[in-house]
Amino acid sequence: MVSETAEKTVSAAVLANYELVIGLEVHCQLLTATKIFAADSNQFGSEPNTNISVITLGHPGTLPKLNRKAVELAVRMGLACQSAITSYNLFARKNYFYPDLPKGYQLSQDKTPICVGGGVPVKFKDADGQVVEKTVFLHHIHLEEDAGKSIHDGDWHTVLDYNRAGTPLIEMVTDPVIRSAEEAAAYLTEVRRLVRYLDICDGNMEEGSLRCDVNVSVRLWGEEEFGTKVEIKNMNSIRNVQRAIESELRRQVETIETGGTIVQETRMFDATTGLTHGMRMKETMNDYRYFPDPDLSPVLVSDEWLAEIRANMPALPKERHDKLLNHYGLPEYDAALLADVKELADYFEAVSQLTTNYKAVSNWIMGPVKAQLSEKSLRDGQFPLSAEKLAELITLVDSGKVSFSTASQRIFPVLIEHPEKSPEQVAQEQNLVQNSNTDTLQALVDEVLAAWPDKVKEYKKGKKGLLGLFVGEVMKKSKGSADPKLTNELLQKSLSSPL
Ligand SMILES: Nc1ncnc2c1ncn2[C@@H]1O[C@H](COP(=O)(O)OP(=O)(O)OP(=O)(O)O)[C@@H](O)[C@H]1O
Ligand SMILES: [Mg+2]
Ligand SMILES: [Mg+2]
Repeated sequence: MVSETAEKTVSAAVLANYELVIGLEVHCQLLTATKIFAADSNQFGSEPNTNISVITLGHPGTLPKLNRKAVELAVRMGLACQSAITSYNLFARKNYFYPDLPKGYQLSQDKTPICVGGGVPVKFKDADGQVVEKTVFLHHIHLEEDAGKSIHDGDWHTVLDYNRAGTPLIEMVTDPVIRSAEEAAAYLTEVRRLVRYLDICDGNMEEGSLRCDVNVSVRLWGEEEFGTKVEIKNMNSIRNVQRAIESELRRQVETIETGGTIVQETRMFDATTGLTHGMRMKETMNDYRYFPDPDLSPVLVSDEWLAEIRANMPALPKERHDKLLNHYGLPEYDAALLADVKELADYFEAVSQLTTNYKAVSNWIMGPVKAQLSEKSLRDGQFPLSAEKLAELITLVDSGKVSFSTASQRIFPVLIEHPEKSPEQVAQEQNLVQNSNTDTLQALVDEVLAAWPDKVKEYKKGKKGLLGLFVGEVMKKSKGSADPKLTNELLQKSLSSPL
């Protein structure tokens, strides 16, 4: 079969004759307390089939009622993407049969998507390693409900969990403007960052709160017509989206080069083999028999409501970045790194309310704090130190009582283990307060030099590298509390007399 051997047979030169054309459909589960048309909890991870009412299960005679919050969250995304917001919204029934869809239809916006147009700015490297900045244009964003979840046991059985049914979703549909796997990855990364900043979705791809369908076609360079697309459904990691696109490029080129034709179909990506395989022929639009839902009245997004949503918009990544740069005076590198993750930027600002040494706050977060964080604890906002403790630690260093290395290597780890202690207390307990008393330190310097007469001679003859040894010895004697700068000065002075 052509598709299974494609990886091995297409040469790089042949591949280079083709251009990729990609459009992405991204589904984001919205962070509402309840479902889109019912009062059932919208909590992820509950026991199977516990968040289900008669409405979610589609019992006859039940009536849906739209959750206002879902509309608000969708509008937030539209405003962030500079889309036009639709004022007159309808919901339609998208009819199909599948066991995880108890009503037999999905409520979705067909003719009146809540957001139209707009785009997402992306930055990525092209094939030559050049950084490209462009806007990925959106066709629209619409609201819909999620289906339940079928779990296949790999044998003969399928079990169903309807908890997910009725979870509010936005589907963001791009125009077919993406031209490489890297660009697709950059787009998804930016969408994930946006939903997290806007607090509308947790962006967690492994748990399926953010999922992506990838539409891919190829055409010869310079050709205007699009090729036939295939759709790869339900991708749950950015890396796999990239792999699927690369594998699909090869398969489609191979098919065309060997005289075959691409059929419009839905395909699945197998993460183990890195290949896609056919699942079913794509239904054409008419198969869904869309019609406006007679149980739901139209939803109007009035100018007042829109103004209210706009007024309550959280800051976007770009605004946070500019604030870090201009208000806090951080270098571009720091600002970009902190603004990349909302939780980091929030933490930075919390600490910076308590100390004005902003660069030190940034250094601490990018260094010791980040090293302690795994992706998960970061998402949960579980920083190893409270903002207050980190600010106290920075103040302690600034006061000259401890050095940065003592603070980061010896106090920070103790504070993580003992959150009840203060940095000052740990410094005192461990005898880490820097000894900057000149007389005491001079006495230690004298002791050290007296103990190493041979080395002192060598130093005086020109082996200046031995200074480090003396510094180290003074440090040892002071149990690490000597001020390194002062120690250096005193040693150099004492060693400056000729032989
Ligand atoms: N020739 C093409 N090559 C690649 N992508 C394409 C091509 N034509 C359209 N697309 C992309 O395919 C996607 C189509 O998504 P859309 O939601 O409109 O339809 P659909 O896939 O039929 O719907 P659904 O999967 O939600 O039932 C868009 O992202 C669009 O940019
Ligand atoms: Mg779609
Ligand atoms: Mg689709």
